[in-house]
Amino acid sequence: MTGPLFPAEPLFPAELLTVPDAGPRRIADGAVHVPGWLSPEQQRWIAARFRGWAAGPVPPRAAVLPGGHPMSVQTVCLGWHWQPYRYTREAFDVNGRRVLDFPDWMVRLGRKALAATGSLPETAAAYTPDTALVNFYDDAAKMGMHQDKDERSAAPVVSLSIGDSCVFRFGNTESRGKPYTDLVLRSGDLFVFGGSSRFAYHGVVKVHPGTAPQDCGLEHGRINITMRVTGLS
Ligand SMILES: O=C(O)CCC(=O)C(=O)O
Ligand SMILES: [Fe+2]
Repeated sequence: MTGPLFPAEPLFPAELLTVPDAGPRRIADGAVHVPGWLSPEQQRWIAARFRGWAAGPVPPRAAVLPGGHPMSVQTVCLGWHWQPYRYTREAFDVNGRRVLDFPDWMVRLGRKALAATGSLPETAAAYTPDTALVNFYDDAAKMGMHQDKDERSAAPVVSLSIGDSCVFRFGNTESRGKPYTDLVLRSGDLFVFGGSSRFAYHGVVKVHPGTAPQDCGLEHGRINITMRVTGLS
């Protein structure tokens, strides 16, 4: 016999749980991952804002794709309401009400995010996102490979994650297929894609239930915020 019969195995592999004290990681040209960018306090604060957004005027809903299938994530929007595949001020596919204004603090956070991924200071300072799609993933939710292309602007997309870890797939601009990179997005992580990666296909392959850190403000599930510039007026 080698070793104990019932070794005390950790419930989850460490890579899903630990926030590596790493700086920005380049994933592709224009695509940068910054693990653990938001502090636990910032994560809790944003998770509390999420509960406020979910209270309305437009509640989170599973958007219905043109084929008739609802998405598995629940989405609430800020600034502009997104439905497949356009932006409007009012949520015609939910309750017809106007979505909440895009918060000033999120513009400031978006600028800090660009600065953290190595944008030129003047580029970061000029970044003015005007919409955010805030997705809630339950244990089974995922998101197929897609491009974020309903915006009339090539400004970068800033993505923030809170709660459970997920496998995020970041691909290429040509097709949903290879080449792509699979990476773990954990609570507090920042991911920015702009430049020649702005219209790259990407998706969420799976969520790892139960991996949310205790101090992130979300007991279960995953929140992802993507800030964008619509280019609409
Ligand atoms: O949840 C994520 O990390 C990505 C979300 C996304 O791609 C989107 O909302 O368009
Ligand atoms: Fe996307």
